[in-house]
Amino acid sequence: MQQTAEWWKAIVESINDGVLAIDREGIVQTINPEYTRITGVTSDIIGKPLVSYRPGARLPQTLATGESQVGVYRKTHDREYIVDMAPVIIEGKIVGAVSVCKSLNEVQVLTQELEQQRKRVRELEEQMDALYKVRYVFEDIITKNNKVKELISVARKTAKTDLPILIKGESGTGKELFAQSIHHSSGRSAKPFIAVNCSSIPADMIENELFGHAGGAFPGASVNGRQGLFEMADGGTLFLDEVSDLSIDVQAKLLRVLQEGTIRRIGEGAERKVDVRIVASTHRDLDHIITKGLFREDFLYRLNTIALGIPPLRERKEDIPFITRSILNGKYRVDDEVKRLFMKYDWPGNIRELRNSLDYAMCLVNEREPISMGDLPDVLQKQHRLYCEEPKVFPLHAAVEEAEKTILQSALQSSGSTVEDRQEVARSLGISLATLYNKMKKYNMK
Ligand SMILES: Nc1ncnc2c1ncn2[C@@H]1O[C@H](COP(=O)(O)OP(=O)(O)OP(=O)(O)O)[C@@H](O)[C@H]1O
Repeated sequence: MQQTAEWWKAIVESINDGVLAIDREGIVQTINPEYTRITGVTSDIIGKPLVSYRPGARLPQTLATGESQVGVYRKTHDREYIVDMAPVIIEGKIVGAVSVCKSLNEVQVLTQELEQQRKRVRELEEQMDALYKVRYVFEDIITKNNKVKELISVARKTAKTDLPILIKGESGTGKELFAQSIHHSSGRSAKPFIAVNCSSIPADMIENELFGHAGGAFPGASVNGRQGLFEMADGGTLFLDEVSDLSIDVQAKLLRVLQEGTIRRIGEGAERKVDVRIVASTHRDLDHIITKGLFREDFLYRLNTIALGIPPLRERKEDIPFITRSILNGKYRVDDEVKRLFMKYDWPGNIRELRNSLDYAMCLVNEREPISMGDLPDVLQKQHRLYCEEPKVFPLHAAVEEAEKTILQSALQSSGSTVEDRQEVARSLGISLATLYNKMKKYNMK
């Protein structure tokens, strides 16, 4: 028996939570060092009535009622902790009560960890949802333009194959719309479609994102290792948006995946087989960046097996009324002046800009009224003043500025953002780099 009492004492002293127990008279029988650490109460209390030492204690209540109390918040001086209290019952009789406490700091740390894990689970759930959610199909691509119709026909046929596809076109022309439609009408539609924006993932993280890592591969790596997007997209399609922003190293690794059909997680020796169809997109002229040594020619050849070049909206203005009607969805209409402006404007942001402008206008306009010039974003209203109004006495400098702005926008749109890219733009515009930067600042361009 003596040995058993010592045994239990040793256990109570070694556990990580604070423990205090009273007998049926409310006399403190034991406390452990953790209890002292958390509450500041020392072992002097042993043998004394708990209430005389700690008048606010709630443990005697549990002793009297036999009811447990869970998660009770306590604060004495500057110490905060959470207490669970339970009766000690032997052969059906209450013979005492025990309180087990945890410092609030620890509880907070654990709660924060739990919250972080919950957040991660929510994110993963959202990602999983997004994986299978392909919003667009070919029927969503609205066009009356023969070139785009021809592209849709080629894309429909090639969707059935596993060949890589490269979709070229300015920002907002519908490259992702095509990529999703291709996935949807391929034999892979029941499997994931994963879109990766190569320009938004930092260069030192992209490999990890694409290929995953082995357990403990680098500081901060997960212990059990992590799948990359290739493995997550297995059986489906990986859409590499803005592929030209990948480093030469990563391009070499992707070329290997295209050739061998295998990937290697960071820090892992073995190759893993993956069955993923690659669809890539770019708004840049890849031949041009090959000459600058920023894109691998062999990778381009491989990607380029099927190339779809989507024309900008300004080259297929016949689509504007139809796309407009579809966006307005029968609830709104545009007046004649707006219609004329839409046909004259160059739409540097293409269909995305058209969609955003109409979304903006729909927020402002009364449903029964047609959308008029005053409902449009400023940039369009300015264009209207330039194009549509009779230039009776028109300030020439304003016209020059607008023209300059449009030309700059279009030149910057099809280039990258490095200093070399900017030098290239400056050269093609016949101005110095400093002048280019000054003008970008003046017009608030990035
Ligand atoms: N032919 C079309 N008919 C209807 N909507 C279109 C069409 N083309 C594009 N859109 C719409 O325009 C917007 C931009 O399309 P998307 O994101 O596919 O362009 P993107 O070329 O991939 O752009 P970015 O290069 O900036 O990623 C989307 O809202 C899309 O639904």
